[in-house]
Amino acid sequence: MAGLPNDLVIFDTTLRDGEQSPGASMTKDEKLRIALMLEKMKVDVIEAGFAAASDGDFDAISQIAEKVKDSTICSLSRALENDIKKAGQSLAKANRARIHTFIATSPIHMEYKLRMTPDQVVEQAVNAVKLARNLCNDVEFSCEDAGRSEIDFLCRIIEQAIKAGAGTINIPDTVGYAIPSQFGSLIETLLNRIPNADKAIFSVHCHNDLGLAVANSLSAVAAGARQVECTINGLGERAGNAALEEIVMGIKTRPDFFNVNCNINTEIIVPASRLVSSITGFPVQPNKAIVGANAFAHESGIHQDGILKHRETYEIMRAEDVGWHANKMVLGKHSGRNAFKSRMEELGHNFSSNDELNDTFKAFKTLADRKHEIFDEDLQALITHAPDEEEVEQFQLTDLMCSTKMGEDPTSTVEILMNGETKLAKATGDGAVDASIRAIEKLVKSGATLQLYSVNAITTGTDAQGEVTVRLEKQGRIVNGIGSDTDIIVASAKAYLKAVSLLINSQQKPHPQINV
Ligand SMILES: CC(=O)SCCNC(=O)CCNC(=O)[C@H](O)C(C)(C)COP(=O)(O)OP(=O)(O)OC[C@H]1O[C@@H](n2cnc3c(N)ncnc32)[C@H](O)[C@@H]1OP(=O)(O)O
Ligand SMILES: CC(C)C(=O)C(=O)O
Repeated sequence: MAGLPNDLVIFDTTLRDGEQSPGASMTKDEKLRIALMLEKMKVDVIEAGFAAASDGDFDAISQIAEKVKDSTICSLSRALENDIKKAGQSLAKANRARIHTFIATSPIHMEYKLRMTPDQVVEQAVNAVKLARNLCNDVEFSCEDAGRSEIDFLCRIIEQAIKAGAGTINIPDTVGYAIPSQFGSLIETLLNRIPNADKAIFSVHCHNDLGLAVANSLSAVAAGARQVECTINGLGERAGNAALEEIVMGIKTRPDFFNVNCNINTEIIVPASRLVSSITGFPVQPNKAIVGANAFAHESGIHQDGILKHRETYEIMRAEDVGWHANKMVLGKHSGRNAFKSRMEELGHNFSSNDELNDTFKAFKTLADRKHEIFDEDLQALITHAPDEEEVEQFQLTDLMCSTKMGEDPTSTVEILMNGETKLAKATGDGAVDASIRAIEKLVKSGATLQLYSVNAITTGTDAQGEVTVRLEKQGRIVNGIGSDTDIIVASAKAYLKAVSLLINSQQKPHPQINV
C-alpha cells in the first residue's frame, strides 16, 4: 500500500498480557530475564507490565526500564490520570519509553462495563492521550474491543486520539471474535477513512479464542498494519494472544506476500520459548508451530526420503534459523568456569555477580556428577529453578527418602529446613510422589488444592532431568511451582515446596494478582 512504512514493529506483551494467564505470574527477576532475552532477540517494544496494577508490577517495569536499553519499554494504563502518571514514573529510567493507554470502544463495553456514553469515552481518551504525551513522547492508544466496535465510532475516536498526540493506534480484537478477511478489511477501511491516519502507525493485538489470532494479525499486516502485538508461545489471557514466533516466521518465510522488514533475530526464538515455558510452567505442546518438539521432526518414510534427497521437499524453514540445534553435549563434569559462563551467556543468561556464577557452577558440577550428558536445557533449568533468597529462608528440601515395593503403599520421609529449623515428616501415599507431597504437607500445612501436576523430561535418556510443574490453588489464588532434578520424586518435592512458598508470599501481598 502506497505511503506505508516498510518496517514492521514487533511489540511483545508476554510480560503484560502473557502474565494475565492464570498461574503464569512471574517474579521481578524472572521478568527481567525474559526482557533481556527479548532485547537480545531485537524485539522493538517490550510491554513490561501495567504499572498501576500493583507495586510488584511497578517495580518490575522500573527494573526492566533501567536494565534494558535497546528495546522501547512500555507500560499499559487505563485512560485514568493516576494510571498514566504511574506508567510515566515506572518508565523514568528508560532509554526509550512508551505509555500505552486504552479505553473500550464497543457498545457492549461502553454501556455495561464503563457505564459511559460514547461522547464521554472520546473525551476521556483524548484527555488520557494528552496527559500521556505530556509525560512521554511515544504514546500508544488502544480501542479495547475494537473487533466488536462500530466503524464510524472507531474512525471518530481514532482521529481525535491522533490529534491529541498518539503516534501508535492499536486495534485489539480483545475477545478473539474477528475473522481474517474481515479483520484485514477493517484495518484497510480505517487507514483509508481516517483523515490523519498517515500520522500514526496502526497496530493490532489479537486474541486466540477461535484459534485465529495469528491469521487475523497477518491479514492485518497485509492490509497495512505496521505493528503487531504478540507473545512468546502465544501466552495470554484466556486462549492467549498471537504467538510472536508464528507471526515473525510467517512474515519472514513469505516475503513475497508481506513485503515488510522485521528486525527480529530469529535464532533466539527457541531459547526464548524454552525460557518462558520453564518460568511460567506452561509446557509447549509438541506439535506447536516453530517451537514444538516435533516442529521439524519427520516421522514417515516418504517424508524422510524426501528430506534426505532435498530438505526443502518437506521443510519451509530451517530449524537452525529459529534456534533449534541438535541436542549436542555442550559441557560435562570436566568443564571449567570460563566455558560454563560463556555457554550460559550464549543461552541469554549473564551472571550478575561472581557469587551467582560460583553457586550456579557448583550446582552444574553436582548435576554433571549424576548425569553423563549436560544439554543446553539442563543449563537453562539450573538458572530457572535456582531457589531465590526468600525461598531459601522459608523452605529448603534437605533430604528425601522413599521406599516402594510392589503391592505395598510407598512411604516417604522428607526433611525440610523451615525458617532455619530442620523438620522431619513421614507419610504413605498412592505412589512415591503422592507420599512425598503428603509428608511435605504435614509440615507446611498449606491447605491448598492441587490443580495440576505435570512432568516434562527436559532432555532425552533415562538419566534426563525431569521438570515438574505443580499448580496450587487457595482462596482463588493460583500459583505454579516448578522443580527439576534427575530424580522425578525430588523434582516433585522441590516443585511443591516452591509453589507453597509462592502461595505464602502472595498471601502476604495486598493485590489479588500474584506478583512475587
Ligand atoms: C483487555 C485487557 O487485557 S485490559 C488489561 C487487564 N489488566 C488488568 O486488569 C491488570 C490487573 N488489574 C488490576 O490490578 C486492577 O483491576 C486495577 C488495579 C487495574 C483496578 O482495580 P480497581 O480499582 O479495584 O478496579 P476494578 O478492577 O474492580 O474495576 C475496573 C474499573 O476500571 C474501569 N475501567 C476499565 N477500563 C478502563 C479504562 N480503560 N479507562 C478507564 N477506566 C477503566 C472500570 O469501568 C472499573 O471502574 P469502576 O470501579 O468505576 O466500576
Ligand atoms: C488493552 C488491550 C491492548 C488489550 O490487551 C486487549 O484489548 O486485549
